[in-house]
Amino acid sequence: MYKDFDLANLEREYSPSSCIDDINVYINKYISLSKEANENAKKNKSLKADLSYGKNSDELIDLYLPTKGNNRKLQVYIHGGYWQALTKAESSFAATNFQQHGCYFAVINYSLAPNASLSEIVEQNKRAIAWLFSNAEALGFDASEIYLSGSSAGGHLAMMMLQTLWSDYVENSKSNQLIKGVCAVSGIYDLTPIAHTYINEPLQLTATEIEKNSPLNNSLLNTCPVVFAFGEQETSEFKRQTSEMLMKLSQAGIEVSCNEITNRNHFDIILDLSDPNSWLCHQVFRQMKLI
Ligand SMILES: N[C@@H](CC(=O)c1ccccc1NC=O)C(=O)O
Repeated sequence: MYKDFDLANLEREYSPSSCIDDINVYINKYISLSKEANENAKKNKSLKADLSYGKNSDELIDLYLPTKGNNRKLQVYIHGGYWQALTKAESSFAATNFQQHGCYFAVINYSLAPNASLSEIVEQNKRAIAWLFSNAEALGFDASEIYLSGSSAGGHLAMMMLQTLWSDYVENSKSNQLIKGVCAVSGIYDLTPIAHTYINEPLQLTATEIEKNSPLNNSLLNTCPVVFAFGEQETSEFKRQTSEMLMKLSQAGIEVSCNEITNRNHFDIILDLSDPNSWLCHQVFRQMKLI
């Protein structure tokens, strides 16, 4: 087992739903807000849907185009769901906000466990970012203005992107600083504890996979500023995971900020990206030099 936890406690700590009444309330919000953003974008022709970044039919990106001005900057969102739930269809809730602030907004779709292993999922996301970088000019944004955000498992995947040697994925990367900023919300950065829990059933993580895919174990090759956040209403393990990653990056001299958001849980905290007045959105806009 892990540290002093018994199985029941460890599983509760790694079940974000243990801090709230009904997970469906929040999943339904993801669904309705994402549908609204998607339908609006279709109506005003500001959506390039289902852009394919690979051979697998899951390897798709929805790209939302700026609707008010155009600063040629791109925010990429990687959804959460323990690498086994959710898709791009529930993950475009913040698109309209970014579009209205002159930005491009991309939502990455990737395969889910058990259809794909965690290592394959990480590879897909790397190829998705590389595809966006390589096609920036044709798509309309600046290849040197790519930013990332992610929630939960998406926070983990965003951090994995900073441990990428981009020359393995793109032809013309002059430096490895392909991503210019990251917003990682309620992520898991050490996979060791979840390997003991029910979460690992579809994942079947091996020891090598845990080591390789735990951002806390490996050094960053893409050293951009990182904004961290977690909700007040989250378990102590989720809070500790972020604190440890924050410490590691700050010791490595990386520009970091972190906030525990009052009155937010694991699921509604990320909805703050759709609210231009929230702390989280302010941090991201500041990172993108919009404010
Ligand atoms: N068994 C997990 C479920 C979970 O984390 C989850 C389920 C559906 C969609 C997203 C999820 N998690 C993170 O975004 C829990 O108890 O919270």
